[in-house]
Amino acid sequence: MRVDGLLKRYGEKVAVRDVSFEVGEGEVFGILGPNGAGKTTTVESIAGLRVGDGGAIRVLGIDPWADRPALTRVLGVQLQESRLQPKITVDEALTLWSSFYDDPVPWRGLVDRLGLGAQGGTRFADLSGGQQQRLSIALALVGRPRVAILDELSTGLDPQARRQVWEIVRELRADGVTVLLVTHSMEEAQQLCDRIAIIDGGRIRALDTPEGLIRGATAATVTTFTASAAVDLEDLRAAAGVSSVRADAGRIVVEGADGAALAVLDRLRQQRVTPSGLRIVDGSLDTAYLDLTSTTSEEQPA
Ligand SMILES: Nc1ncnc2c1ncn2[C@@H]1O[C@H](COP(=O)(O)OP(=O)(O)OP(=O)(O)O)[C@@H](O)[C@H]1O
Repeated sequence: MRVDGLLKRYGEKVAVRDVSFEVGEGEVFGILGPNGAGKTTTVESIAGLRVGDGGAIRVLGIDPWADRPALTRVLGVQLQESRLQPKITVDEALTLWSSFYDDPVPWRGLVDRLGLGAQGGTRFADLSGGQQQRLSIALALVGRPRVAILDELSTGLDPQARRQVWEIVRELRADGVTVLLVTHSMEEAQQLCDRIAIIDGGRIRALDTPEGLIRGATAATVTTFTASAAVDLEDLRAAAGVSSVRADAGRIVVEGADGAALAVLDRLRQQRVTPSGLRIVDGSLDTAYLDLTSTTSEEQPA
């Protein structure tokens, strides 16, 4: 799948500009970003549900804006807040969806795995929010898609259902299905995605593996300790690679690049302060994400 210079406007507002990326077959590609960043616009353009004002998209060689019928044969889409006809039951919806495809999956197994086995006769309107979500995932996958777009896959799911859908995504990848995953969950992104694009203000701010994003963040490591005596925090802030220093519940917390911890220990030695309960841990995707989005989220495209 290839997205080249995607541009999408809603009236005067530019929702997405100059978004380009490529996703390999069998890759799980995550799209992260704050509310209103342009994630849904991007994936709905890929699904052919919105037509861009510029750029080009190809999904397995198909142009989604020109040939949606060809695309729907290979694409499965689970959209944010999908709505079905209120009276359709779970079984009816799956039977109907299956009839659209040449080689659908035997959907009973899928429904059981998603914990909807007992809801076969329940109408869409009578399902809980999480059950509706599970059904929309089942419908996205029933056609044995080669590309799956999952927008907020696990929003509203209980922890068990969440693990179950993660397992299903891993199996899709193992079967060579390309997965585009929009999520607000850093844990989900870290667990599932081979690569992640962080979108903010309609542009891609970073694109890398989860590990690469963490390594590149200003808070790649977090060092915490209790000090034996008063610490000159300004002096620590000046140490090489340090991005922030704060006192938190009696402990000093230092965030910084890879080498920051050593530089801080050196400064402490010079200050004749002994750190106790010293912990140096890797930064998380959360810190990398906040790093990449906090300074730009106020910025509006000109
Ligand atoms: N149909 C529309 N008409 C007008 N503006 C729209 C429309 N759809 C989206 N927008 C605007 O485009 C921008 C991008 O919206 P989009 O839904 O793509 O964001 P998102 O990243 O998916 O956000 P969220 O995390 O809240 O789902 C927002 O400013 C939104 O208000």
